[in-house]
Amino acid sequence: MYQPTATNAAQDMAGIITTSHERSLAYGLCPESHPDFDPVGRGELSLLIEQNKMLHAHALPAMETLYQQIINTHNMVILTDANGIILHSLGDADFLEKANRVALQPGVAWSEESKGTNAIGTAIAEKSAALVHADQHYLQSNHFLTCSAAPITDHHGNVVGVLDVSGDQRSYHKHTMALVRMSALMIENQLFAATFEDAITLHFHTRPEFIGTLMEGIASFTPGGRFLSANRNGLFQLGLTYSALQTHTFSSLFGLPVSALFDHYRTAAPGLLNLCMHNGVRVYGRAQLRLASGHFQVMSPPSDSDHAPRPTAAPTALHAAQAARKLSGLRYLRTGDAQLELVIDKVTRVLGKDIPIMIMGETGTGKELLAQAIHNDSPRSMGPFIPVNCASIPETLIESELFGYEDGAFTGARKKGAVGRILQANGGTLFLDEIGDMPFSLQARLLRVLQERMVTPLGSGKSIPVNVEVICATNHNLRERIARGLFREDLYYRLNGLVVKLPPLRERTDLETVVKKIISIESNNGNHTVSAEILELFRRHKWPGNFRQLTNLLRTAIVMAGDEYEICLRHMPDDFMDDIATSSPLHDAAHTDRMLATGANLEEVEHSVIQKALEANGGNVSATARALGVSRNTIYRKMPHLK
Ligand SMILES: Nc1ncnc2c1ncn2[C@@H]1O[C@H](COP(=O)(O)OP(=O)(O)OP(=O)(O)O)[C@@H](O)[C@H]1O
Repeated sequence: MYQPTATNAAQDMAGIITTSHERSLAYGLCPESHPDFDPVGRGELSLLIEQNKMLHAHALPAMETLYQQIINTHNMVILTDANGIILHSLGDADFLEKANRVALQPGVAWSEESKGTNAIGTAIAEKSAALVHADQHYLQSNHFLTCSAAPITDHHGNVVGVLDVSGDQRSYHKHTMALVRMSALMIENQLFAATFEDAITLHFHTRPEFIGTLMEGIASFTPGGRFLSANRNGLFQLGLTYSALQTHTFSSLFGLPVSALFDHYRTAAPGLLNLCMHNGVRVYGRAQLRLASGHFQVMSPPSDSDHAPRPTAAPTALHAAQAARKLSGLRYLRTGDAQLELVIDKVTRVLGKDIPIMIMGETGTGKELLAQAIHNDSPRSMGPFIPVNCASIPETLIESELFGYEDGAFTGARKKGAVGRILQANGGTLFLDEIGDMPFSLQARLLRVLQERMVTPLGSGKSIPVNVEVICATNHNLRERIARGLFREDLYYRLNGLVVKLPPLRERTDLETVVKKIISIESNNGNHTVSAEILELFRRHKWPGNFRQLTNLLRTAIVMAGDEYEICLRHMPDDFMDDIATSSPLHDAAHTDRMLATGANLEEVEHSVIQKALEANGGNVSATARALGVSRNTIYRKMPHLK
């Protein structure tokens, strides 16, 4: 990129001034004239401020900071709208009086059309920073001024306002222009960060230490990965224009599917991302998954989030490191299913009330996701969320894993000992998944921790106070396990303050919305849809793996569909089609037996089964053939009336 040197910049500015003077002449202005200095009326000014609310809100703190840098230098800091009308000004009292004489006051227009060459108007006309000093001003009445202005652009690159420092020309300081540029960039970045709700924002730079500074590139994407916008430095680093970027996705620019981001932030301590841009340049990145509530969430962005990201009213930029804690809030689990709504209503009532929650549900119904959402919405959300899967940790290790151990507590223990999961969850939430698989011998110990709120690591005589909220989950019938002597009744009653049951996917009435959500997460361009035929198959499927199965299936189907937007039967993996076929009416042995018992012959049984399958598939022969695992020809042969 062209990097201006001091000499180049001065030459460029001289050229800009000459062109601006020509424009001023063309506007019919006369250097000796005193054009209209009257501000717009109060009502109109209030309206302008209201219309530029976001700009105003984000600019004021930056203006204050800038003013602190130039205080007592006979200067003032000015913010204008896109037409050069002053919205707000801050200044030294002695200069203000003088400035008011040339109408550097709110409500006055400083466009080139009204004031000729001046830093504000010229910055707007040139869409670049402008320094206009003394007699470079077109109007003689402004020759006592020195003004440095930088345009503020929005996420489309349109000028939405100007930041300016104007003062007595004798107070000129060569660093003022740089300060104004930096402040304008700061305002732009804040506006940018606040522009999109329900979006992924990537902060990136070739050098890790530049992330979080004014130099970072920022790019926003829909949750499905479609490019939304980039800030000035983002465009520069990507080396592409806004219009060229419109066809891009997160994966075409950074070489990774969006799902990889989600995976990254699911890890316990996600570091900076290491990404390779489309032009081969490696950059470091930090992603924010920013949603309407200001919370991060991963699994279920609103279904229409790919279409119209809404401007936000109250910006909250959360650091990406919090993403791991803020995986999802309860409101994002609401997708319209009545059973689930009830569950969410119940858990919402006990949030922060220190009531242990037990989540029941088949595998993959989202028990962990619900636990995470409860944590995220609870007053402990800034504390850790520590999941422990009691079924996946070998019985011999679960004790040390949970309670931790002291230096050299047992053979193979790490030298410095280890903090157990319970202590790691201190101040936050401990999620005990598959609690039914907790070894019986440890159940009493866990109960003691929950009652006494103290942990004693293995090999240590010292008890450490601990403050954790416990959520547990199980897909076992715990009462039955109690009856079989596998689960302690006292622990059961200690854990089941509120018991909720997540419905399996086959019982959910919001399958279509759920499918759309998963697609918006899994598909890079977010444009895939499923055919009505597939949706019908999904509705009839038993989903033994629930969300886990559906997510994997859609992930594969999206890849198979490639550039085709509609996912249909030919994109479905074979094993899924096999499952469908084996659960089809042809395999409904009871139905077949019933018919045979009534004396029906094989041909009649076949006919009846095909008829049932046709009905279930809305009369679609191809779907029926697939469902029954036979060819279309077979169907036509056996049902000649369909030909
Ligand atoms: N509402 C949902 N929307 C989209 N994906 C979901 C939803 N609920 C769960 N999932 C996804 O399904 C998978 C399984 O979810 P989760 O681990 O929360 O289920 P679980 O009931 O705890 O499973 P298990 O009993 O096997 O531990 C995860 O990848 C999760 O992100």
